[in-house]
Amino acid sequence: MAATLSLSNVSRVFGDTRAVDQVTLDIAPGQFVGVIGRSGAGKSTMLRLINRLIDPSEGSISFDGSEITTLKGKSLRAWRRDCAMIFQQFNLVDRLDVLTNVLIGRLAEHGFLSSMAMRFTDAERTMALQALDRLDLVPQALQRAGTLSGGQQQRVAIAKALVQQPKIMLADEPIASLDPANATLVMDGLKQINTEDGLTVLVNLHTLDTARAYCDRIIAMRAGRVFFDGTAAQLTDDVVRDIYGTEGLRDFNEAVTSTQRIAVPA
Ligand SMILES: Nc1ncnc2c1ncn2[C@@H]1O[C@H](COP(=O)(O)OP(=O)(O)OP(=O)(O)O)[C@@H](O)[C@H]1O
Repeated sequence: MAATLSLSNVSRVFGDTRAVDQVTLDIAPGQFVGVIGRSGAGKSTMLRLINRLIDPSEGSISFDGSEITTLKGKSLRAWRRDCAMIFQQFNLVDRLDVLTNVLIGRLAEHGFLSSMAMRFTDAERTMALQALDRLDLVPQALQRAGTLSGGQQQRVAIAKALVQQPKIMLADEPIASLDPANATLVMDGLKQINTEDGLTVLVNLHTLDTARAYCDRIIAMRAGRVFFDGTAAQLTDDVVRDIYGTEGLRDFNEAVTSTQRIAVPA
């Protein structure tokens, strides 16, 4: 199917650890997919394999029918542009203003010299302002990124990812360092882009309530494997107990408590 992301028997081994173990998945265009699981379950490794920050030990990853795992040079750079990644720690340049940070998302389109000079066209500036507008950040456009709140910085990171004009958006624990109110704004931003642009979103989450509230599909990983793959309604308490284990359930309950506050109006 067009623009489907497919993983087939993908594994990644680090020493004795099978961080991702024989994962097979098809992600249809436009899905909003949450990946949950205990710490160390393999969630980050799976996202990093998809955008080729790391290479698989075995298996195949394809997008729109093209193999991703063998891409090199220019075609690998093109894939990284098509497959934007949001990180927990925002990855912005604190001393640069918000607009410039967003424009950095365009650099993959530039040659070496224009990248070094950070020269951008008027059309790119307009595109960056439109992306900031979608995330309600135009008033902050000329402010230094380092002076913004964590939630605002993460929304700048989403705007920066948007100007890459990606085909798929990966987010690795994008709300893990945010308070509940900011976490809601960031998740709302991702959901809006998913709904309006039909962009596929794959997001690692620590908090089950967030996954239930936002995701069409929830994938739970355990010890590198896909342990559950279904809708929020199919994710019963028994499955949750199996995903997190008795010990993990304690951390998980704390996470639920903190996200429950998201739903409470201020
Ligand atoms: N670069 C690496 N070198 C060695 N081991 C690694 C490396 N990256 C991940 N691992 C191991 O692989 C396993 C899966 O890690 P991963 O970070 O993918 O889990 P996770 O589910 O994202 O956890 P968390 O929620 O804590 O981020 C862990 O046992 C981890 O220690």
